[in-house]
Amino acid sequence: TGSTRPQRILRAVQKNATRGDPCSVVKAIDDYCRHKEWAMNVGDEKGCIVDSVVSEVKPTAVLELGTYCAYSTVRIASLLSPNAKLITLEFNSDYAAIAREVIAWAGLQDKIQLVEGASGEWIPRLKEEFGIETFDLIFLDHWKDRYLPDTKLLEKCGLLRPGTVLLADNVICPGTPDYLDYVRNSQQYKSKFFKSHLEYTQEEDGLEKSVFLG
Ligand SMILES: O=C(NC/C=C/[C@H]1O[C@@H](n2cnc(C(F)(F)F)c2)[C@H](O)[C@@H]1O)c1cc([N+](=O)[O-])cc(O)c1O
Ligand SMILES: [Mg+2]
Repeated sequence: TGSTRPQRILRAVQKNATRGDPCSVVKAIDDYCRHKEWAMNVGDEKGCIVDSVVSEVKPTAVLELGTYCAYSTVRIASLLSPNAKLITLEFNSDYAAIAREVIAWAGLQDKIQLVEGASGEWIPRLKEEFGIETFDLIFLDHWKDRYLPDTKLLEKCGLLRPGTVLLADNVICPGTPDYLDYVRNSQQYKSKFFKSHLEYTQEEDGLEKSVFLG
């Protein structure tokens, strides 16, 4: 019974990153996944676009759907202001356990709340359980067929406000056609595509930034 890819990613972080230094955690994961073993982190090229959107929005309440090994969780949280909080949802308990270790290594436990479970179960509970009114920024990077239903659920639960930014990974590869069609044609969103490449490859991919208009 060998190790899993997330376990190997955590080992690379513990070996090559400095405790309490989020940038070194992000770099350790990128170096490992570029040179040793591909993994579905948003990566550095798309990550710089994520950074620019976070810096522009200056969110105090962030929701991430799809933690995996917490690469984007750490990358985003490292840019947040002292009182800002990030809630990240992860369905797979093995991935969640690794993500908690990566978040701890980065020293960001106080900024990040990792919630284990399904979006359909948790999105309706976020207001009550975490005292959230609305989110300023939502990063979608979970199962691609869940982007659209979860966006509609977020709307229904009143978790979006005029100006909330939805930033979606992989709108080209693997692709999220129904979600793209929705945010690009709905009067309730102003949408913009950021062309990039699939993490650690030269394949086409990109992020879609959609502002909820209310
Ligand atoms: O499939 C991809 N990502 C799927 C990512 C899925 C991750 O999101 C979690 N999740 C599921 N539901 C929830 C929530 F939040 F609902 F609870 C969270 C899953 O357990 C998994 O860790 C992917 C694939 C490629 N690729 O090139 O194949 C590249 C990428 O960047 C990708 O993100
Ligand atoms: Mg992705």
